[in-house]
Amino acid sequence: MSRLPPTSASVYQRTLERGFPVLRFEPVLEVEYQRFHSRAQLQRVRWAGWLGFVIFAAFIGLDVATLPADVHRWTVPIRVLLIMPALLLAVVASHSRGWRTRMRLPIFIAALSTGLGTAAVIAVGLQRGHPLPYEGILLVAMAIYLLASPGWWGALAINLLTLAAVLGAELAWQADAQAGLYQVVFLLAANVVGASGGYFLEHGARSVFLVQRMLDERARHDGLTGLPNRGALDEHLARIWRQAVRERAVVALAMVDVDHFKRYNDRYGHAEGDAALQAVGAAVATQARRPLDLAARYGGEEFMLVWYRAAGVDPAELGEGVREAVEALALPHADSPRGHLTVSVGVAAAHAGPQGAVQALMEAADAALYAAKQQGRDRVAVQAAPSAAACTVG
Ligand SMILES: Nc1nc2c(ncn2[C@@H]2O[C@H](COP(=O)(O)OP(=O)(O)OP(=O)(O)O)[C@@H](O)[C@H]2O)c(=O)[nH]1
Repeated sequence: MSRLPPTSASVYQRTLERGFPVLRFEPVLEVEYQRFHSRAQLQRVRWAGWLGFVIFAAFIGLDVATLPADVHRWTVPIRVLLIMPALLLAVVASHSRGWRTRMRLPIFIAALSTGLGTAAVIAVGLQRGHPLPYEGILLVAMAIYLLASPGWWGALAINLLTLAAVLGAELAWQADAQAGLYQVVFLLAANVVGASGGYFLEHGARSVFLVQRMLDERARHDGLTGLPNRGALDEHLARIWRQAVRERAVVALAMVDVDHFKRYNDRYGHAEGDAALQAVGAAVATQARRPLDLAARYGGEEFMLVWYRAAGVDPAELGEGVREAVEALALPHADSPRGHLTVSVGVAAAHAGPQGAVQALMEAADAALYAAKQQGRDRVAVQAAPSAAACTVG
């Protein structure tokens, strides 16, 4: 989890403010949205797939019962061999782990087969001199825009293709020109209505995604320093601890506390104190370099660092890196014996052991910090964690 620059907006907020009239985000965000959206619409896809399946199955009975044999000889196979398998495919994909986050393709195939299949049914009726009611194709257009929705652009492309196919069939085989004209105009109007509704639906879904991610991000970061907060730290620790137990890895923790910070606030004011905490937070964050390392604001003027796989590294050296990074800021502190802002650092490291040991590691880091304060501040102290007997650190 990375640090959020405290003054600049996140990618979610920027996208929301900039707007997205063409219903596309920048590539990385688009992939994230597609995954989120695929998962979020699983129920809808299943419902739409089964609903379509049942409706088309019912139409098979209707075709056989009401249409001449030379028409239903063609319409039934179109429904059974093209449309219904594609709908089933989407339902099956929605139950598969691998496809759950990539539902766009199966939905697109199902919607395309349904749209073009229905246009083919209309074409067969026209060609055989037995025009079928056109309400069916209007229903399909609406369902593709509003219920199945393979993305707004996908729905638009499929429906325009379907419209072109229907138009071609009307031009080729429609005996009643007026009826043909009405059919095409109705289908066109259905497309305008469906595309408008679909556009606003997708715009809304994308906005909800951005707002949700933005709130989630804010809930997990500290507003002043932009660092992950205590809750995010606890989650991260629990996650990497499980991984460290599996990999028998070493985890090191550092508790970092700004020295004489009350005096700093008293002398320079709270606003300057805030700015100093931002600078210290940024300096502490430079010491979390690997993907599973984390720097967090623990609370007040306390920070915490987590290093994953710290085996073979001297914990004192890790702590010293933090202390020096803050010292290098050279923030004047007239009421500190050193004359500049300093930190005390308590470090503890251990092989990841059974659950609960992470708590012991935190307590050890806290005890080390207490020792560093007691010994005069502006220093690093190391404490052995209770489970660290077999630890090869150092
Ligand atoms: N400006 C500012 N001050 C804060 C913030 N959070 C905590 N503080 C201040 O940090 C100070 C911490 O004071 P103490 O716990 O007495 O610690 P200290 O003065 O640093 O003394 P030692 O830790 O013993 O060196 C308090 O005055 C808090 O008001 C913050 O977000 N902004």
